[in-house]
Amino acid sequence: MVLDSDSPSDRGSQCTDDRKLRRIRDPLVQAVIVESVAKKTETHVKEIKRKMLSKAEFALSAAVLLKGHEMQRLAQLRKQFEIPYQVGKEQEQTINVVTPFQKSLLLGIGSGTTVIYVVDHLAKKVREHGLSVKCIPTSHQSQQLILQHDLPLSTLDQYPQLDLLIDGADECNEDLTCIKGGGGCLTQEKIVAYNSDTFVIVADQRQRAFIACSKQSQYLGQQWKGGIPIEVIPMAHVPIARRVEETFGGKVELRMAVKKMGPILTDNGNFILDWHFPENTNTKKWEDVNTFLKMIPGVVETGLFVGLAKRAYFGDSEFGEVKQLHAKK
Ligand SMILES: O=C[C@H](O)[C@H](O)[C@H](O)COP(=O)(O)O
Repeated sequence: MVLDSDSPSDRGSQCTDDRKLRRIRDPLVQAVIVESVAKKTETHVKEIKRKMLSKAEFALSAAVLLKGHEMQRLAQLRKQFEIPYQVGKEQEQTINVVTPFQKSLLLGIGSGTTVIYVVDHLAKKVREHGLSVKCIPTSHQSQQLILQHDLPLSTLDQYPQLDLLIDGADECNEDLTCIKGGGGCLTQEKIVAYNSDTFVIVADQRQRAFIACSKQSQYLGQQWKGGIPIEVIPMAHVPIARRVEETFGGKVELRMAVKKMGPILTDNGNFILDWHFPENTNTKKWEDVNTFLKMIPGVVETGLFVGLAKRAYFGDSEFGEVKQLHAKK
């Protein structure tokens, strides 16, 4: 089932964005997006189910003799965790009934783990329906994805204005202001977002153990604890970190590599600072904060995406639904 937020302000913004959003409404493109989110959600559900079942099985089999009611409980648990999985499957079948997309599409391909599902579904649709696309990557990762799926790779040099960018996000509030760059890709992502008629976010609902941890938040920092990534020229990282802490407070950390000594390097050979902003940062003023950060010499780009996304799709593993939100003006 696809839920569509329908508040009056949503309907208003939908009208003003009507022209730009015409392409995204195309059922085939929409199906690619929704299927991708559903698929990732389904993968999460499977993983949770596996963890929960193995916990339950371990706990129950630890008893020397399994009593009848324990066996029953195990059977119940199995059934319970099968349900969201099946709902996800049905939903996928429903949205598979789509009409072919005839026109060509200039498509930005975002980065991250959710986008892997998008490219996978897109490649299938391109083959099934002969969809004509040109794909512009936002990172080394997405370029590899495009090549692996044999999709036509292009550049902003050839197509400086795109129809659509589909990309993930680390967190997204109700205005569709989001934090990106958790995976180290943000500069190319923002360039492509800025030069796309429509930017659509695809996000799953993250789960940590038994606690739901959604990427859809009321305010930034509510769910995502990784801070705001800032890509910087290496020689400037210390003064930039000091300036940010002095101005806004919080803590700035140089992001360190995992399988390399020292800091990580972005696709552009720069460092990343993660700014753990204070909880009282004025959440109404993210645009001003972004502008301030961008004016510090040495800052290449920030992971704050304000006023860029038009729509977001969130997979909800609990109910096996994909929820759709429109940007509010
Ligand atoms: O640096 C990475 C990008 O901004 C990703 O789009 C973002 O981190 C979300 O990634 P994922 O879909 O893996 O949660």
